[in-house]
Amino acid sequence: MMSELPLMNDLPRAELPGSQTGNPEPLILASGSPRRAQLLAAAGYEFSVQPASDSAECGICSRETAPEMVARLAYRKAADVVARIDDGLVLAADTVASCVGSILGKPHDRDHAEEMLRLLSGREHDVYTGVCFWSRRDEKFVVDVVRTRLRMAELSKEQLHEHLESLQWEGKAGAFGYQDGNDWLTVIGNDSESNVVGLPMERLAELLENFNQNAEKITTPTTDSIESSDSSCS
Ligand SMILES: Cc1cn([C@H]2C[C@H](O)[C@@H](COP(=O)(O)OP(=O)(O)OP(=O)(O)O)O2)c(=O)[nH]c1=O
Repeated sequence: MMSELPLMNDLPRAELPGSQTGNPEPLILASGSPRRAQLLAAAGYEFSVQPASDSAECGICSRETAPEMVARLAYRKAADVVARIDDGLVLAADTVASCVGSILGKPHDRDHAEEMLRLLSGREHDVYTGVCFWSRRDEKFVVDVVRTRLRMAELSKEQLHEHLESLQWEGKAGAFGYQDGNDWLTVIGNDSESNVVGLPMERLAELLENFNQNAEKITTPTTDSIESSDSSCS
């Protein structure tokens, strides 16, 4: 269970912008990911949940890198929810794994999960999470991307079979859940563990603390502001 993992302890929390004047915007998590809600709640944030529509998460662009992609999708998910609310600080995120040039999102089915795990097995790889905070009240947003480097031990036939049978790969980028406590998966160095699970909690606190200084004003209120320049994007 995720709540038993060390990554759920001592998660940093920052005050929301506007707290100093007693008038913070309500925090809205633009995500249907139970992991993201668990992380935010464990850190002590109060928030409501309004997942972005599926159409916000569209398109893999052939020349887009993993960090570019997660930044674009986090922005699109935030924009999708912002369009439906009158007030609120929206938080959206997108997570992918990246290994030897391949970007790994959520597997479509068991075969796809197996393909991803065979690629990752015995290799170091990166998990990128893009995050976007968007203030509806101020029409300002900030986007950032955090990378965590991991190593997956070489999986035996039995380990691969057991993991696929467990269905723990479902809905998880790269077909694994770091929070599921598999001893064949380790974070390298001091990189963020919560980032792997869907939210870089340390960076979120920094982004909130500096939101007023760093956030950019929305000039064109569309989902296109952080689109890739690649014309093959869908
Ligand atoms: C790598 C990894 C990913 N994940 C999850 C986090 C995300 O839920 C998911 C990546 O998919 P995302 O598209 O980032 O998120 P989502 O579709 O689950 O939710 P939403 O778009 O509504 O925010 O993979 C884990 O839970 N553990 C892991 O170790």
